[in-house]
Amino acid sequence: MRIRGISVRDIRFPTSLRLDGSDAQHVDPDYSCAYVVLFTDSEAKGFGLSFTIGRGTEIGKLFIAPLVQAIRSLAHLVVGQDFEAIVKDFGAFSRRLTNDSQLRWVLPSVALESESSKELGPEKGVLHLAASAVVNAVWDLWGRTQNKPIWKLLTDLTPEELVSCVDFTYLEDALTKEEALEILRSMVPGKDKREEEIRSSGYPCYTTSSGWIGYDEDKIRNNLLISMQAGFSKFKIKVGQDLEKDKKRLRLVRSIIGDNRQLMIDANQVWEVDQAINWVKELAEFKPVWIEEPTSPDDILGHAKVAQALKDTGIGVATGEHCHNRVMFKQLFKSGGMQYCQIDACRVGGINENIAVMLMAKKFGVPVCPHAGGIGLCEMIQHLAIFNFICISGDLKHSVAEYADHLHEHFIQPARIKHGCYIVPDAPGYSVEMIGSSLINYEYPLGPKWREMFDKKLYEDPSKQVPPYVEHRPETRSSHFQRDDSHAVISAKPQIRNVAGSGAPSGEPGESSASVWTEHEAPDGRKYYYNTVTKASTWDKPDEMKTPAESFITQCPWREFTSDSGKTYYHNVLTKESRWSMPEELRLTKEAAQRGEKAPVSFDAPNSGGGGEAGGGSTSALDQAMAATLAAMTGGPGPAVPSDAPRPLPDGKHS
Ligand SMILES: C[C@H](O)[C@@H](O)[C@@H](O)[C@H](O)C(=O)O
Repeated sequence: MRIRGISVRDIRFPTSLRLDGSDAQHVDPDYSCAYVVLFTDSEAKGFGLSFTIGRGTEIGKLFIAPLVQAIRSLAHLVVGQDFEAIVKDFGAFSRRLTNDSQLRWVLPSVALESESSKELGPEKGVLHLAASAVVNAVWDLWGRTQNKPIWKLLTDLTPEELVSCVDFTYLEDALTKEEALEILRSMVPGKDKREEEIRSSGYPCYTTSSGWIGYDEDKIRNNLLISMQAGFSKFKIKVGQDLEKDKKRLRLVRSIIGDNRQLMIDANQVWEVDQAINWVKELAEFKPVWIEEPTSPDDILGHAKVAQALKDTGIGVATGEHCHNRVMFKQLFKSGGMQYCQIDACRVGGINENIAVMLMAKKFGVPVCPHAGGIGLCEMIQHLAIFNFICISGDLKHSVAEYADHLHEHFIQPARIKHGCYIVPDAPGYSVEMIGSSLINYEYPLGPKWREMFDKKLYEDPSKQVPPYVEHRPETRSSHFQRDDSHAVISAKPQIRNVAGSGAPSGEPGESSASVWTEHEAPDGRKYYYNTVTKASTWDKPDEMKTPAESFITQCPWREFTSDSGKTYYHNVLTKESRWSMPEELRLTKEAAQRGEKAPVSFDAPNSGGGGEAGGGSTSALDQAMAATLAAMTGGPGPAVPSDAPRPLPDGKHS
């Protein structure tokens, strides 16, 4: 079986409207992800995602020129600002740039001085998030082909096989391959018993959803009562904005949950080191088990200092969701800066790197308590936690996984909770395949749900925003810039496609020289498109080349195809239905597009398979750039005629 392609989509949910997921640092997160589908030359597919919190997701998607995109993403913080005011308080200005409440989720590791995407790491930031989505999708594919959920796939691997998944580079001074093998071998006896135990008890978790920072006291009270009724006995509450308010919240929380239920607190990196120590000491009376992310996640010595200073209080330091890679984890373990190890499914390079971290945690005697406050994270980390218990730690007493109760309805196999425990998942794979209608509705920014929100002015439509940066044009072209005083920026005209098949910029005044796509004809007469930079070919017209009406029409799940006999037919990428006659939905959409109206329908599909279908013309230019990168990595020359999955004909045959 060969992997033939990869698609990636920018999927976002408007969680900031209700402040779900908010914390002292990330005050308005829109839970989002770069959603990856791997296509193979068989029916099998693999699904993966990397979690983000809104702005910057488009950066996570890019394997090409992320630096350019990253800088553009910062433009809104610069354009419109008064220069004198900037230089007067330069520190505050530079902090705004490095600390945008949403971008910071993905941006900090982009090396702004670097020209090369290879230098964006090493092993951190945007590229690491991107890598983890792909690596996890490969694991998902593996689980599916073996007909096993990932935890079971991992559990059934031998110690030798598991160790071969791990990159031990830079770990030798903390964990050698031999030590890892020893740990895994020592845990082989009893594996079956632990599997049985976890199947019957479930994996214990705490909930974070009761106390996001933006919730008021009534909401916290209600949430706690509901969660307790559902069987939760462990709760995490956000702190760090205001000491007196924190005390008030925690007093309220303790008055509801009592003295015996567990409480964790999370500051999401807002404090200085000494400030963290003093603040947490003030909160010690509420007996939190841990303080999570007290300071910069990169400050290993700072964590060690906080942990040391809090030792007498019995409050441990928890961290990991922003820990870039296994090397940083190693330092946290060795320095004593982490008493609870919060692995994250996406932050490090996927399952493989997380195995290394879990093995180190075992060696240093630190319980693994995976982070899951984000979309799809609960779905994934349940597998890691269960595997860790069965094969590595054998400990359920100190290890607890996070649960955040948002957006599970968008997954085909959502995480399930009973009496405060994850029910062991049984479906093959890594549980992150999303429902087709969710993908269509929430694809940013063209999904119908987003269009509705733009219309209601809940969010600004990015297509209506003039880009707040100056578009560079070749010097030979003089008249490409317009002054738009209302936005106080210089903007460029939209990009216009190249001359078909020429591969060269059109050079017409007003046209962009930036489009890299050219149009070609396959031997059977079908048109296809070639990316002159990435050397990838695709049947689907790239977004950049689409007319506004064509872009609009891709919002409809019905696509038009031609059968071998030359007859036109229609296929629904959500329901998989095919028809000879044009469906009413598509007819209306086409008519509305011609009239320049908004989509007449929102596309709801049955809660069934097909969620990851790239679907006819729904892939974007970025999807294709990703596919292209993969193609480029396998070294294929272009422009090759693209291959394509057969689409079912109405009579059941395949085209
Ligand atoms: C912005 C996010 O919701 C974070 O607040 C969340 O991941 C949090 O750190 C957590 O531990 O769940």
